[in-house]
Amino acid sequence: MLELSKITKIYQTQGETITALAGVDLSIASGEFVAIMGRSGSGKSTMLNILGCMDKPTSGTYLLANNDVSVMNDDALSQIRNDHIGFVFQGFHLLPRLTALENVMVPLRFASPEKQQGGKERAIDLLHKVGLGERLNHMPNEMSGGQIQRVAIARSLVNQPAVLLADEPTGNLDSAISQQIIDLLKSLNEAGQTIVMVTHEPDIAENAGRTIHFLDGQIIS
Ligand SMILES: Nc1ncnc2c1ncn2[C@@H]1O[C@H](COP(=O)(O)OP(=O)(O)OP(=O)(O)O)[C@@H](O)[C@H]1O
Repeated sequence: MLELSKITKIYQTQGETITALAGVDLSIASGEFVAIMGRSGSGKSTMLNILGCMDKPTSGTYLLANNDVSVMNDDALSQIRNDHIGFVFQGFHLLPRLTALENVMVPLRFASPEKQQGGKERAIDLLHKVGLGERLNHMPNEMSGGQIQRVAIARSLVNQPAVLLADEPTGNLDSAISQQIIDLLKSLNEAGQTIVMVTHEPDIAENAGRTIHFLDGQIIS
């Protein structure tokens, strides 16, 4: 599903050269649940940004569902991002004036026509899957933090992404709600969803099928 080969990312800032990723090889198969760990500055966010087609590597190749992303221009990249990538970020906010259902449907506006078809039905189905079937018309200020996070997860999946990328998805949540979110990610994965999650917490990473450790821009285990 994801095939990265010799990926480097070099930043030039204020006369300084920073190697954020130093020749990373990584393959992630369809249906895997992978955790990425590593101390601050080790390259995890840079990796996630490249996986999510939000940033391009300085060199190396990246195949996403057989598309060579490393050679795409910005328009092609944003289309592939909208169609193939789902994002969940820590503290990822909902639009406050839209209902849960309307929030989940927002990414459909930017999707290709094929993905737009049946979008509303998928959004309703996803809200049921995340346990919010009774709250389709609730506003964000009528929901708890855990419920908002679950709406954000439903929203990330409405375009049926090849991969769900989660950056510290349990970061701001108390432990009971963290467990609910991780249980939800596990059940989505059991239903076939490919997931890559960055986390600082070993207990959370344990839920993934495989954990990759970064150090100084390289995978060390
Ligand atoms: N836009 C940028 N310009 C310059 N340097 C950057 C930029 N983004 C990241 N870096 C540098 O690249 C390296 C890797 O950063 P990255 O954000 O990927 O680490 P991280 O593992 O996600 O850290 P954290 O856990 O603190 O979020 C760091 O040395 C960082 O300072």
